[in-house]
Amino acid sequence: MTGGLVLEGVTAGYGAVHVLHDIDLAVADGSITAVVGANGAGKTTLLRTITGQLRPSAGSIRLTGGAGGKGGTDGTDLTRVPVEDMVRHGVALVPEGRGVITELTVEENLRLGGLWRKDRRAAAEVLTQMYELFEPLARRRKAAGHQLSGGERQMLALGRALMAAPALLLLDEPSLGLAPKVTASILGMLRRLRDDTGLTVLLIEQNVRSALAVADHGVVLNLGRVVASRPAAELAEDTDLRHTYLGF
Ligand SMILES: Nc1ncnc2c1ncn2[C@@H]1O[C@H](COP(=O)(O)OP(=O)(O)OP(=O)(O)O)[C@@H](O)[C@H]1O
Repeated sequence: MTGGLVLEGVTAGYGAVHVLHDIDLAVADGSITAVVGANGAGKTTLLRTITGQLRPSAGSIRLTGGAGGKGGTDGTDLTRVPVEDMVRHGVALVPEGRGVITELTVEENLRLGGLWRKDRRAAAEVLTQMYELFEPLARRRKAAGHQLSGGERQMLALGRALMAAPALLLLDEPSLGLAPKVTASILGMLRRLRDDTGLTVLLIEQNVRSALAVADHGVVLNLGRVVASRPAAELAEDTDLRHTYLGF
């Protein structure tokens, strides 16, 4: 499971309104990159553009898988890939608000994530792995989505996305509405996944401190432009930049 990402000169928005301006961004294969910025900076728009929900009016978006990357990720041009085909290209999104189907059980939600896989046995193996990774889900496999806590729902959304064995995982605000301890545990899982499987992660977060603590690389967006792109630890220590763009 490998899949870096490169955006070059991406401009996108809604109709005639440009929200993202000439975005250059690289997510290294097997790394965690956090995109941070104030409300309205364009973070969600960026994810929508990468996942094909919005078409950029200029620029390109490419996957840069290493040798042996799955699903033909080597150099795949995502710019024109329709949103429903993203999963086949190894790209999975955990949307803001989690995307769990609340009427279905934990297990049904997870199985949905692996549905497109032709190899049933592989899907069953991944299901077992998900229960090993997310112990609370194993205990609640028969519970309906609406019976879960916020943290369990976020785990389920993450587990469901991972059922597709993505090369690149995109997360929109995984900490939203979660207690700090639960956030830390979810973000810790991303780190473990990166270490154990080489998963590439692009994380959009309001919770800047937590995001930069878990990420390898940090990108600051302001008014739809990249104003900083540096190792996450460096960004976290840059008080001027924090005061100017991140409000703390
Ligand atoms: N569907 C839409 N139609 C028109 N403009 C939109 C739409 N969605 C977002 N915008 C505008 O795009 C800009 C960026 O919004 P976006 O949601 O991408 O920012 P964000 O950084 O994710 O902020 P937040 O954390 O508040 O979601 C904002 O000015 C917003 O008003």
